[in-house]
Amino acid sequence: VDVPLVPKQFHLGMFEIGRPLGKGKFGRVYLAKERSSNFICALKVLYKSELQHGGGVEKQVRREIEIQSNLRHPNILKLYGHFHDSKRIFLILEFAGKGELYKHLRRESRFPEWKAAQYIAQMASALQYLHRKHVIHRDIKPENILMGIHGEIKISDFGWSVHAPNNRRATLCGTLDYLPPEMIRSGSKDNWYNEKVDLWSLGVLTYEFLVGEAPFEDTPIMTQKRIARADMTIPEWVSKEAKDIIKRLLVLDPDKRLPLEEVLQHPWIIKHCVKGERAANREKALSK
Ligand SMILES: Cc1cc(Cn2cc(-c3c(Cl)cnc4nc(-c5cn(C)nc5C)[nH]c34)cn2)no1
Repeated sequence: VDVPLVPKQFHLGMFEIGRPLGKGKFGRVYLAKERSSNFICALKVLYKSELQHGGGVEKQVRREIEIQSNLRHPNILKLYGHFHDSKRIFLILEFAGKGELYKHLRRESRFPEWKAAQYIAQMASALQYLHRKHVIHRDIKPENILMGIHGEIKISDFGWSVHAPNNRRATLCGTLDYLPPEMIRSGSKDNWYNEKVDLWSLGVLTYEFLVGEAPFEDTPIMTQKRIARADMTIPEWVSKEAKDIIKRLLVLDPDKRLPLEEVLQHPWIIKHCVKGERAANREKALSK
C-alpha cells in the first residue's frame, strides 16, 4: 500500500508551495510538494482566527482530522497528516488531479447516464465503507467531491461528518438542497445521526448528475416544503431504471430508503458498471 508521507512531525518548511487550487470559507488550498520525497499533495491552510469566530468550526476541523486520517478508500480523499503554527492549521491532503467535480458538472450541464451511474457506484462504495465504520458524511453534494487523475471520484471535506450516534449541536449553512426531510423537520434530532441521511443525499446527487439541477431547487422556503413532501418531478427523458433508483432513495421514511448493498445491485448500476454488461451492450449494438 502506498504510504508516501509516513506519519511524523510535519512543518511548513518541508513543503514547496505551488499554485492556489481553491478557497473555502475558512482558508485556501495550495498545490504542494514535500521536499525530501518530491511527493505532490494539496495543502489546506485554515486560519485559527477565522475558525474561532466560525461558531464551533474549530471542533469540526478537529473532527475532520480525526475521522479522515483513519480512512483508506479509493473514493475518499486521503488526509496524510496535519500540523499547525501560531496562526494557521495545515491539512496535508491527497491531490486530486482533475479538481472539483461540480465544475465538470456545470461545464457539461449534466452527465450521460453511463457516467452518472459510474460516479454513483463509486459514491455508494465509499459510503458503504464509511457506514461500516459508523461514520456518516452528512454533507454529500457535488461541491464536496473531487476527481482523481483517472476520472475516479473522491469524497472530500469531512467537516460535517460524525461518528454515529453523536449528540452534536449542528448549525447548518450552505445549500438546503441536499438536506434530508429528517434534518429539515424540527423535533427529535435522533435521525440526524442515522447513516440513512446519506442515502437521501445520494438520491439528490443522482438526480443532479442526470438532470443538471437539484430535485427540490427553489426558493429556500419552497425547497424546505418540497423536501418535506419529497415533492419532485423527474423529466420524462430520464431512463426508467434511473427514475427507479432515484425514487427508491428519495423516500421520506429513512428506513424505507434503498440500502447501499441494493444500490450497488440495482439494474441501472449493473447496466452501466459491470464490465461484462458493457461488452455485452457493445456486442448487441454491433450486431444490429
Ligand atoms: C479551504 C478549502 C478549499 C476547498 C475546496 N478545494 C479543494 C481543493 C483540492 C483538494 Cl483539497 C485536493 N486536490 C485538488 N485538486 C484540485 C484541482 C486540480 N485541478 C486540475 N484543478 C483543481 C482546482 N483542487 C483540489 C481545492 N479547493 N476546501 O476547503
